[in-house]
Amino acid sequence: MAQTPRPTHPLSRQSEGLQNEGIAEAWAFTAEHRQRTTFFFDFDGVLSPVTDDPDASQPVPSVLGVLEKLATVVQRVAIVSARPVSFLRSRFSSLEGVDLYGLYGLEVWHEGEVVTEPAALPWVPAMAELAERAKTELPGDVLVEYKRLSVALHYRTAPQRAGEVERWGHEQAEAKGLRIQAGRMVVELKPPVDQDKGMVITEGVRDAGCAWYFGDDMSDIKAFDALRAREAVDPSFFGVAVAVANPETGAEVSSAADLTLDSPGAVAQFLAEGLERF
Ligand SMILES: O=P(O)(O)OC[C@H]1O[C@H](O[C@H]2O[C@H](CO)[C@@H](O)[C@H](O)[C@H]2O)[C@H](O)[C@@H](O)[C@@H]1O
Repeated sequence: MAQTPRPTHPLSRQSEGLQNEGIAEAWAFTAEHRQRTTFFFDFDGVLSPVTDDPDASQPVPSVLGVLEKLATVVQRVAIVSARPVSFLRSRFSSLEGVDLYGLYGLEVWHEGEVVTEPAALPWVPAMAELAERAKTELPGDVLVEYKRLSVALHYRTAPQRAGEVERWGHEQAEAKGLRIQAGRMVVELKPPVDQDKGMVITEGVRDAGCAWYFGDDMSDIKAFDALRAREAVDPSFFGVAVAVANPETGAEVSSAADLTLDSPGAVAQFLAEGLERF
């Protein structure tokens, strides 16, 4: 039987008809290579709509069943998030077949426990101290999210604080030797340990024939790049970068992707339609 050729990029072509053709080709390739295909998903803004309170975020209900079904037809489904694994487990505990990477891959859910990158562990006390200081030194309308190995400073409900939060974050990073990750209405401080979503994907696609990554934020561009890098060294590999539209990073993330979907609800719908092709 003839093999489906690797589709060309981007999938979003000039007209709607051509775009649908590109998407159909991508699903056909995926179905044919299902046993060597992984689907990776970011969480916030991709599986879950953005909320003012990060603790209140929930996946769109329709996505749970879709992920569960997807995990039965492809080799692997994984969520790659800046959230801790404990948070992801609280949202996806019903999904047995879905792998979880937290804190940009500093944490992995493996055989029933959270495995933490050893190089990051010595930074736990410094991050706890930083979170406490952020709460006293930054204005009360800046939300401080302590995540054990990182601290996120949110200004979604106080956008006028953006400059102040960015300045404070950069001063702390310089003084303590930390790294900064910019995101949607958030500045995040992380330990100086080499780990990001791009590295998770580079490792995750080493033996794959096909992979999809769905992301909406700046940190997801590195994951898109990892798919491109894999294609560059392996002409038989097909990587699909899907952006989820938003008013904050829209153009930058979308222009790095093959395809842009409108919302987490649209992601669930897109996957449900794709599953019909298996
Ligand atoms: O990698 P992700 O799973 O996408 O995590 C990125 C950040 O997501 C969360 O913040 C974002 O979503 C919040 C809830 O919708 C929203 O209030 C905030 O403005 C967004 O930046 C999370 O709280 C952060 O820790 C993550 O870094």
